[in-house]
Amino acid sequence: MQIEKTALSGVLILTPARHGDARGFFAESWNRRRLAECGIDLDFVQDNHSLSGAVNTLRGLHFQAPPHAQAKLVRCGRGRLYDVAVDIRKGSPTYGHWVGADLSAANGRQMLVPAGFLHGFVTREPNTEILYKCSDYYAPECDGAVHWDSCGIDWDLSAAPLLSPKDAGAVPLADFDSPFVWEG
Ligand SMILES: Cc1cn([C@H]2C[C@H](O)[C@@H](COP(=O)(O)OP(=O)(O)O[C@H]3O[C@@H](C)C(=O)[C@@H](O)[C@H]3O)O2)c(=O)[nH]c1=O
Repeated sequence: MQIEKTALSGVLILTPARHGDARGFFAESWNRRRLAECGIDLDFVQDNHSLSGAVNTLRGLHFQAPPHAQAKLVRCGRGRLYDVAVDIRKGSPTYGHWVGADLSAANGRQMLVPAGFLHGFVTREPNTEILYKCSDYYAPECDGAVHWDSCGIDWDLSAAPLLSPKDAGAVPLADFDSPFVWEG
């Protein structure tokens, strides 16, 4: 397991070891004990899986507010996507800053998005599937979104993105009152 820090404290890129042989490969995509040994001890309770048919499908930027805030461990099961996290902890020295990573079925990379961050992604290939573990259950009353194009993210789109109506009408970051506070 390779663990890389990013420019945002707490946002990590994880690359599980792959054991290749004549059949293909084997990888432990999540091992709680191994991550805990590296200081990442999250109590994941829900696994999510979505398929996006078209290139430039953009989902985000999403969060769940406390008391149902979610950390997410994100990977790509098919195709390729660009995954993004944005710090929305009020008072954080990196409030509003973002990081992105290319995740693909081929590279096996994962992004750990802590609670207190927006999460979103755009697909780079047709029929891309994303898989992610969440540290709290879906709570629609705590579900929120910030407009994808209000955080200065370089999405590197090749055409206008395909969005849900909810995401198309999301509040811009400048008008957003975050429910998260930086705890130092
Ligand atoms: C997120 C979620 C949605 N749903 C339902 C609600 C709705 O009918 C349908 C589609 O929901 P959405 O449009 O919110 O799906 P989507 O836009 O894919 O939302 C996801 O986007 C990425 C970026 C995230 O980080 C996730 O946490 C989640 O917010 O699925 C669940 O049943 N459970 C869940 O955990």
